[in-house]
Amino acid sequence: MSTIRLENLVKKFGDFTALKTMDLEIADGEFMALLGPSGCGKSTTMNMIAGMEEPTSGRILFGDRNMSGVPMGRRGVGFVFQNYAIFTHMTVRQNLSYGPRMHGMPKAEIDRRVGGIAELLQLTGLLDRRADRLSVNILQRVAIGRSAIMEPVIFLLDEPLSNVDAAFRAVMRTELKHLQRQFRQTMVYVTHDQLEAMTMADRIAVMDHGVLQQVGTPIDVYNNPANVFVARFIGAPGMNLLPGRPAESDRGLVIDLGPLGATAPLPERLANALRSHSGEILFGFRPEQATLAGEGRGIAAPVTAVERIGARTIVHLGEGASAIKVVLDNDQPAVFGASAIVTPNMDAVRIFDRATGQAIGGSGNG
Ligand SMILES: Nc1ncnc2c1ncn2[C@@H]1O[C@H](COP(=O)(O)OP(=O)(O)OP(=O)(O)O)[C@@H](O)[C@H]1O
Repeated sequence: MSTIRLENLVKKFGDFTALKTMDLEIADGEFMALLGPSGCGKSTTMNMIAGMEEPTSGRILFGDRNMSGVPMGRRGVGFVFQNYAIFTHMTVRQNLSYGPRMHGMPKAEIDRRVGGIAELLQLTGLLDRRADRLSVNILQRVAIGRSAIMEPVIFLLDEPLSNVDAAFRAVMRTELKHLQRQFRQTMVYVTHDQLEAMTMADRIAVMDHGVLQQVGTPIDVYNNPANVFVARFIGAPGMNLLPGRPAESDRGLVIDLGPLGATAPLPERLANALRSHSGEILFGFRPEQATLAGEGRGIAAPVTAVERIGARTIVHLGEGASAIKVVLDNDQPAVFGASAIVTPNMDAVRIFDRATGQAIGGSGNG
């Protein structure tokens, strides 16, 4: 069984706590991304799973085997780092076949595996090229192939695409997903790039400051962020979060956003949760889940900038704590006057406690 279970995992470096009590279960064959900003503890977590670092406390289990004290080489994991580790004086074929040769695999099996992995990673035509003549992109592909060829049941990748160029990264995202589907490995993938996590992972563990913030499917962390950190970190741009206070109106409970005006009535589920909540709140909505109009009723804010990015336009409105971004498809009629009315899709809005940052009203789509 190649499930991975982290139980009360803690890592301290001297007085500094890099990881605070992490509990996480990764299913057999699952692609789990560890996502978060630099320094949040992703690599530290990964290094403990790999056996490169010992936890300060807590346990790591593969299936029901406790990994405490089991050295890296005996854990049966494949590991690919940001900086590719390959032998530059060898050919691609020699690099790929290195692990199988060291394990004394029969030649026919080595040839079969080299052929298969080379095809999967589009290295077939390069097998007899020396590694020192290849680009960084190709070298990272070889490094992934070198690990994958051992067909580890647990495959750990720490920012494997951060040194390759953007176009190649897009290709590799698809290839890595194919690779994982083919071998059905349990894959743990460290990244600070939400696009990588969102496009490849079955589930994402979002981390910040050594604390696991939320675990969920990509669509779940996008739609139902557990807190303000996840709401801002996931999405490009992140969720709009506007300070406000609940107010009863003749149409139901709305959020009074001060100088920006008031929202439309909240869906019943959120309204009920808010009626039993005290304290200040943040009103959240995704930039993609709102429309703009030149006039009407709703949230009114001055347009401060318009950014055209390919097929989309990001309209910036207001400033400071009341800054709003709205993403429009370029074929949507956009009103870029001195001010505009923002109408969020009220079925998709979220409310957070301003003091704790936690979502109010739980998850759900309405
Ligand atoms: N060996 C170490 N000694 C002291 N502090 C460390 C050590 N390794 C990591 N840290 C600290 O622990 C924190 C978490 O580091 P970690 O490398 O896990 O973060 P990360 O999320 O992977 O970020 P990055 O993408 O920048 O590597 C950082 O503040 C880092 O400086």
